[in-house]
Amino acid sequence: MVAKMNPDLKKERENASFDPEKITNFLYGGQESVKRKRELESLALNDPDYQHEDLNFMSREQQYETQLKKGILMVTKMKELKITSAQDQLFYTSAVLVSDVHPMSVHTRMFLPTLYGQATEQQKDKWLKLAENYTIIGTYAQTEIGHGTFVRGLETTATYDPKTQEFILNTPTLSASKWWPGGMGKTSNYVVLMAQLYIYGKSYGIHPFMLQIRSLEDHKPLPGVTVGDIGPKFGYDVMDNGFLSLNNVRIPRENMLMKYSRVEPDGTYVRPPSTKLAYGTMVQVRAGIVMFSGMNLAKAVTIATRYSCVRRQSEMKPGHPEPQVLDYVTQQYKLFPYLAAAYAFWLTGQTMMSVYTTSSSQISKGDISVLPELHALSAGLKALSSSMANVGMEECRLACGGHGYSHASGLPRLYTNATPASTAEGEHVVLMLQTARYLMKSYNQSLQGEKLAGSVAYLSGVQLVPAAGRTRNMLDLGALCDAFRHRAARIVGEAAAQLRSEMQGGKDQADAWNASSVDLTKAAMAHSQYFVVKTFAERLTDSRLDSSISAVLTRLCQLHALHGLVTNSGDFLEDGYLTGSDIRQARRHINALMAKLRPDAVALVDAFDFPDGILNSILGRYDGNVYQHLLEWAKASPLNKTDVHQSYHKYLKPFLEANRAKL
Ligand SMILES: CCCCCCCCCCCCCCCCCC(=O)SCCNC(=O)CCNC(=O)[C@H](O)C(C)(C)COP(=O)(O)OP(=O)(O)OC[C@H]1O[C@@H](n2cnc3c(N)ncnc32)[C@H](O)[C@@H]1OP(=O)(O)O
Ligand SMILES: Cc1cc2nc3c(=O)[nH]c(=O)nc-3n(C[C@H](O)[C@H](O)[C@H](O)COP(=O)(O)OP(=O)(O)OC[C@H]3O[C@@H](n4cnc5c(N)ncnc54)[C@H](O)[C@@H]3O)c2cc1C
Repeated sequence: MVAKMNPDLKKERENASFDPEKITNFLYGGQESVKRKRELESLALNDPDYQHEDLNFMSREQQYETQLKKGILMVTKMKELKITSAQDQLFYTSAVLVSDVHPMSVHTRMFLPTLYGQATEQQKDKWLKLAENYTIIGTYAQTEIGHGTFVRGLETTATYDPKTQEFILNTPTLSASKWWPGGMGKTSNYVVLMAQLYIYGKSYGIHPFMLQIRSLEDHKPLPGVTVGDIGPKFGYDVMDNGFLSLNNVRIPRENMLMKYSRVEPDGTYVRPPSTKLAYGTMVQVRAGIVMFSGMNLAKAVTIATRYSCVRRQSEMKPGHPEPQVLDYVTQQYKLFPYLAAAYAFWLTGQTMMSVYTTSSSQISKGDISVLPELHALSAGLKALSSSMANVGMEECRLACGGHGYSHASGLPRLYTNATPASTAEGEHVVLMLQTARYLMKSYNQSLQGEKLAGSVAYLSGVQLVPAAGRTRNMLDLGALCDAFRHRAARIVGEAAAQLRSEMQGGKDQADAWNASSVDLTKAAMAHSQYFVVKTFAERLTDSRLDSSISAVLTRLCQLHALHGLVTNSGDFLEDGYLTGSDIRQARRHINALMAKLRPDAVALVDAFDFPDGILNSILGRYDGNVYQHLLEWAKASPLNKTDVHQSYHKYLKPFLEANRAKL
């Protein structure tokens, strides 16, 4: 029997100004792609082999086991079903895994990409097939208990022994123990080990090495290897993040991944074109995190928006029926800016991935000139998108009131699994400072008359003329992009001036950098925000965009820009570029835009096209039948298996009886 749709949600859908399918096609790159996505999703969601008890009702060990089984089934079935393209795999795996990962995820996301990116053809012949086949399962072992951010400071050593043509691997101190790699605790039998290369006592910096850590016969740690799980975390329960220490473990010379740098049998070191090529896998994942953050935010906003149309609370007018909570303008102000941000990061994520693809093909042809721009852009956007998603997902949870706190909402699990994206693959501030470093360099080049290209082109010959008194239409996307560009250029210029003045005041470069670092991160943030606003606006100029959806997408883009402008209003006012009256106008526009977006809110989240199985949220159900399913879900809790829990007999009964006896 098909369940009836909640009448409020039904009405929302009937009243929308556009057909959400058109936006779905825009977001996923066309009708064919959407069709394929739905086929793959339904294949996964209807497969009885993937059904299991709710992970929220399981212990961590059970969760690990369940997701491992599921991950193994998933990779086996993808092979059988010939699901091979990256896009198809993403559609299928998203439906199998929902908002979780599986213990071999780092194998797919980092171990394999490191082999593709860092191994020679000969090494690929040796390992790729084994890794693609899951004959060997690997992870990316870089972070140590004492150092994660400071990659150059890692302590694990790979010392070349020319006599045997082997590397001797050691974690010489407690702080050198590898710590965090996903899937290392219990699952992997191989790692890519990032270690300091030593030849004849001389250090050559961080390099990747293939290391077998467990027996392929009985999975026991190999001699010299101590390995295990690091214990429960804030989330990511299904993942066995691990520790690893090494004591004089020998590997053959051929196990150093030598696409870019080499050690010859006699110990001669051949330098790479850039030492930063060894960081390539991190750059790839950072680029992917922009889209990942947009999607997670989209999921959270879908849940909170649908629920806000089903939920009725309080009286807006005395004696009137309780309104849908989404009719409260404060609720719209909680959700709509993140709805707009989800679209912004979704589209920017696509642009970031295409920049990544183009740049990496140039790099593989030997042109490394694109590396600095790629690194700076992916670092800043990764940091901005993940932090925005964190704040947005939490706001969505709060917007769902008490039910948002229940695992039934899907929001706690979504949040705790997605929030590492702010820390892992480079901590937020650290990455912003990397972008700032590129901005300072580019800005100084522009002062010397050099013409800049790419994301920093706007720093060339920028005219920081205060434009107060000018009448502006604060809804004009061109004017909004100009405002963000001006703000970014000004803050970059001021951070550069601050840095200079610290140095002129007697500080050396490092101290001056540290003293200016709050302004520098602000510059990187302003630069990244400008890039997102500009990208969103540019995507709307696509001539293939149907006019019925370009109106509503333009409203979202305006809201995204205006909300960023109002929440950072000081930045725009500080040099008089905008006036108090502009900001007041912006605030009024936000209210008007929210009122216009209100009837389209459900259609806008429907357009993300997350089936219920992927949202995994009772509050976000497509049919809106929330209360009935909340009750059913609660009844399934293991604590409700019996009316009287065994602990009553063990603890509560004697306690009550003892108290009664004292009366
Ligand atoms: C495909 C789809 C994917 C989908 C993705 C979905 C993902 C889901 C994610 C969910 C989250 C869960 C995570 C699970 C996996 C986590 C794995 C990890 O964390 S693994 C562990 C992750 N760990 C981390 O992320 C560690 C973070 N730390 C680091 O990356 C580095 O230590 C550093 C970058 C901070 C500094 O590096 P250092 O060597 O000290 O460099 P200096 O500062 O001295 O600067 C010198 C020069 O180098 C330049 N440059 C630097 N980097 C690059 C680059 N990559 N390139 C080019 N250039 C670069 C720099 O600009 C400067 O240039 P210049 O000014 O001289 O011209
Ligand atoms: C869920 C999860 C999965 C992970 N998976 C893996 C994996 O598979 N493989 C792997 O190798 N690693 C993995 N990591 C480790 C991760 O990459 C690191 O934790 C991350 O890079 C941050 O480094 P850190 O822990 O050393 O933080 P720290 O650098 O110690 O950060 C602590 C504080 O110091 C500040 N700080 C540090 N350096 C600077 C600086 N230069 N300037 C200003 N402030 C600074 C930071 O801003 C932060 O506030 C994972 C981590 C998590 C949480």
